[in-house]
Amino acid sequence: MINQAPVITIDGPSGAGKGTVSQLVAEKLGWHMLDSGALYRLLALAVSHHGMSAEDVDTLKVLAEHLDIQFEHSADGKVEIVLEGETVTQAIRTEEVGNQASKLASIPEVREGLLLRQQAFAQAPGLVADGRDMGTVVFPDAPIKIFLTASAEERAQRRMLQLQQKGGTVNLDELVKTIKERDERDANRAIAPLVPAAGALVIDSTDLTIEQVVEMVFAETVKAGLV
Ligand SMILES: Nc1ncnc2c1ncn2[C@@H]1O[C@H](COP(=O)(O)OP(=O)(O)O)[C@@H](O)[C@H]1O
Ligand SMILES: Nc1ccn([C@@H]2O[C@H](COP(=O)(O)OP(=O)(O)O)[C@@H](O)[C@H]2O)c(=O)n1
Repeated sequence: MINQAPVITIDGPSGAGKGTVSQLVAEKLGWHMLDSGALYRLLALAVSHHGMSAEDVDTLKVLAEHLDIQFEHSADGKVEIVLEGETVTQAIRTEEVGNQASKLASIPEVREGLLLRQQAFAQAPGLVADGRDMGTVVFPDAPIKIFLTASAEERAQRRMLQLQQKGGTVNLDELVKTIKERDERDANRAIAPLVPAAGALVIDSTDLTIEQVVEMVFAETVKAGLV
């Protein structure tokens, strides 16, 4: 890899706390953050906006390579995500878009199309990268690799609270079912399946607070001499 900025990879299933922990660790270190799932979600939204077929994999790859995305940092520290000129920060977070993203993510051409874009996020002073294959495929040389997980029931419960806070109504049984389906698809796909990278520290956050997980990741960073 051309870029030598240190990378912390945080992979794991949906609702394990990757996004929350990545953001807090990135803030604590003053490093950049990559929410790779957002790229798959953005692609899913673009495919639906353009009425494209998921069968046309060559066109999907071109769209993935050239997707017009901007991450705009506002003064209050929030990040707005703009797709083809339209703010879609909230629109990409629905379960529907997540499911479409998970389906597109099993297409090798889509993963290839997004690979270089993801690697370009590794800029000084460092990057915290959140996803499914950050440690296995995108940043295989990362000095710190974390696999963050939690029971499916706990993850569904967290997702339910998260969706309720946004004013949505959700059925817990339905969420457990879709989370398990998504786990199954992510873990069993032929390309870049969701598995812990070799040497990854596995953290089961079922009975841990967010702060405890952040401290565990931070301790690894100190141990590796990166801070
Ligand atoms: N250890 C934890 N304990 C309790 N809630 C958590 C924990 N980690 C994350 N959460 C909450 O769970 C929800 C899902 O977390 P998120 O970071 O979006 O997961 P992921 O990125 O892995 O899908 C968020 O509302 C977050 O605040
Ligand atoms: N590095 C990544 C990130 C996401 N994805 C896929 O994209 C979907 C959406 O990612 P996400 O991280 O936003 O999903 P949640 O964990 O928030 O449910 C996941 O279900 C994965 O199938 C992937 O395959 N590889």
